[in-house]
Amino acid sequence: MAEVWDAVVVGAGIEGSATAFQLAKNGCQTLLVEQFPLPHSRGSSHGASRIIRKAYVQQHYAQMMKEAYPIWEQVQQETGTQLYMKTGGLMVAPSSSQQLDQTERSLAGAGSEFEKLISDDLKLRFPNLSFPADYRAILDPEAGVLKADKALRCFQDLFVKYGGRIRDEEKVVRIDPGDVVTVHTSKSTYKTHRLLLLPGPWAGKLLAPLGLQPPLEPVRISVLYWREKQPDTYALKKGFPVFVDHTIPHKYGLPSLEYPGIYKLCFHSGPVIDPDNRDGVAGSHGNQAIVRMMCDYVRKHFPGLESVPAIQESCMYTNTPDEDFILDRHPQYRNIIIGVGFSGHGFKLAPVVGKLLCELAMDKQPSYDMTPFSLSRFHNTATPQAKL
Ligand SMILES: Cc1cc2nc3c(=O)[nH]c(=O)nc-3n(C[C@H](O)[C@H](O)[C@H](O)COP(=O)(O)OP(=O)(O)OC[C@H]3O[C@@H](n4cnc5c(N)ncnc54)[C@H](O)[C@@H]3O)c2cc1C
Ligand SMILES: O=C(O)[C@@H]1CCCC=N1
Repeated sequence: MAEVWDAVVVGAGIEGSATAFQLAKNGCQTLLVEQFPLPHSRGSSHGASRIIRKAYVQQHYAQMMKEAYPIWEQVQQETGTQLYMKTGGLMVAPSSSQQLDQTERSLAGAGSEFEKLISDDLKLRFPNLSFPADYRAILDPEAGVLKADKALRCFQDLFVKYGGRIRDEEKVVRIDPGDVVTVHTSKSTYKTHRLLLLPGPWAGKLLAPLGLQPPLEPVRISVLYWREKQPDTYALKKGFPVFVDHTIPHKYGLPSLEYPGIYKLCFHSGPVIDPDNRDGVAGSHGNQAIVRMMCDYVRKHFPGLESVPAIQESCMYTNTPDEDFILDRHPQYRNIIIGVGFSGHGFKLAPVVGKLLCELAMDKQPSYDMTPFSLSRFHNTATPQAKL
C-alpha cells in the first residue's frame, strides 16, 4: 500500500517552506513539493533582501510581527546564519496622512516603540532625502533587512533537519480531495491526510479545479536598483534605514547591500500577468511606464542617486483586493488548507504564517483571530464550473 503522508505542502516559496518547517517540527511526516528546481527566481521569494518592520497600518500585522521577530531569531540561532540586519525603518507621507496616523496607533497598540519625525527632523537626520515641507515620518527602530535567499534556504534546511522531505522539479497537476487526499505530480502520486496549498502567483491555477476562485491578481513587480553618485550615500553600513513612502501606490527602498554602491527602490504595484509568462508583452509594457515614473521619483526625492536604473529584475506579487492574506481551510474539504494572496508584504510574516497554517492543519486553536484572513470575506469565490 502507498505511504500516506501526515501532510503534503505544495510550493517551496518562503510561505510553503516556513509552513513545512512548522509541520515537521511539530512531528508531522511532511513532504514539500515544488514545481521548479530549487533555488529558483520565478516566483515571489527570490532575491537577496526584504524589509522587516513592525510599522504596519493594520493592527493585526503589527501584533503578529511581535512574534515573527523571535522566530526569525530562532532560525538564525538554529542555522548559525545571520538573516536580520537592523537598520531602522523610515515611513514617510504628507503630514495629513491617515495611514501614518493609523500606523502610530498600531505600533502603540502593540506596545512597540517608534519615533515621530516632523519635516525639519527629516531634513536634519536624512539630508540625502528630499521631501516637501509638509511631509513627516515615523521611525520604526526594529525595522531592517532580511537576507531573503538565505532565509528561504534556512527554512528548507531546518525542515529537512526535522525529518521533512523535499521533492523539487515536480509540478502538482491534479488533486483528488477526500479523507485521504491524492496529489498527482508530473512525476509521481502521493497520498496525504492533510494538504497545504501555498502556490504563490499560481494560486488561481491550482485552486480553480478545487472549485475556488478567490479574487487574486498576480502582478509583475519591477525590482529596480539605482547607482549612488557617491558610493555608500544610502548604505546599510552608514546606517541608512529601510524606507517606505506611504503615498499610494507605495514606494519602498532598501539600503545598498546586495550590489555595492547600488540602492534598491521599487514601486509597490505592477501589471497583472500570467505567472507562466511573467516577462511577456503585458509585463514588459507595464514595466516601461513604471520605470519612467520611478525615474521621476528618484530625481525628486533621492538626489544622491543616478536617475536611471542600473539593474532591473522581476518578481511577482499575488494581490487580494484588501491586501490581507488568505489563510483558511477549503470550505468543502476541511483537510485542504490554503495560504495565498500575500500581496507583496508576506516575507517578514512567514514564520507566523507557517505557525498558523500548521495550527489549522493540526486542528489546533489558531493563535490569532483569523477573521482578517478568511476566504469567506470575499463573495462568490466558487468557480462557475468547478471540475471537482
Ligand atoms: C519585488 C518584491 C519585493 C518584496 N518586498 C517585500 C518586503 O520588503 N517585505 C516583505 O515582507 N515582503 C515582501 N515581498 C513579498 C514577499 O516576498 C511575498 O509575499 C512572499 O515571497 C510570497 O511567498 P509565497 O511562498 O507565497 O510565493 P512564492 O515564493 O511564489 O512560492 C510559491 C511556490 O509555489 C510553487 N508552485 C506553484 N504552483 C505549483 C504546482 N502546481 N506544483 C508545485 N509547485 C508549485 C512555485 O513554483 C513557487 O516556488 C516582496 C515581493 C516582491 C516580488
Ligand atoms: O512589506 C514591506 O515592507 C514592503 C514595503 C512596503 C510595500 C510592500 N512591501
